[in-house]
Amino acid sequence: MSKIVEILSPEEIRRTVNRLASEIIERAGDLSDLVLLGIHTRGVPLAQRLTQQIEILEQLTIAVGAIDITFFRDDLDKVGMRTPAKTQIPLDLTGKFVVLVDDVIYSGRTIRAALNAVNEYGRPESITLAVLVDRGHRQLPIHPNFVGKELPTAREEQVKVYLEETDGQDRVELISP
Ligand SMILES: O=P(O)(O)OC[C@H]1O[C@H](OP(=O)(O)OP(=O)(O)O)[C@H](O)[C@@H]1O
Ligand SMILES: O=c1cc[nH]c(=O)[nH]1
Repeated sequence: MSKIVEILSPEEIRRTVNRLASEIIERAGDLSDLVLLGIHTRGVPLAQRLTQQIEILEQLTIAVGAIDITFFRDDLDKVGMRTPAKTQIPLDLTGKFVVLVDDVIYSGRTIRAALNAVNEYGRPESITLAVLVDRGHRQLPIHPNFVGKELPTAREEQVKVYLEETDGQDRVELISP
């Protein structure tokens, strides 16, 4: 039977998102050029939460969008085609400070695909990466700039993120076989 351990509680997720929002503000250039792009599935609500918190702290409207990386995966043949969710990029990204947002980073292949997807919407001034959980085991030279939780894991383990918007609850768990 597999073992399940809670890694982040709802309160810890709330505090982590707030901290990440503050870090993004601290390191952003001009906040009026900031664009947060959430990666489907759970990166999208996370990007919206971060945006909301940045807007509360800075009293500014921040652009937020969503990316579906399905067509940009390098392993489409292995994972099979999913119905692509709609990519929503609110503006030309040329000259913008783009922050990609995802729930988990593992191999880094999702982010590689997201970089290719973003490329079709202009040439940003910079692209950084915010993740809720970095579980290690990268297969590409990709490193997040903003990390909610560094979580050393074994390859055979799984990190599962639940969010209210997609799953009806906030929780991060580590599942060991
Ligand atoms: O660094 P990687 O090895 O690419 O893994 C990380 C990705 O895996 C999960 O997405 P998944 O493909 O399971 O889709 P989902 O977000 O729709 O659940 C997670 O949400 C990340 O996007
Ligand atoms: O454990 C993992 C690996 C990739 N993506 C996840 O969401 N969890």
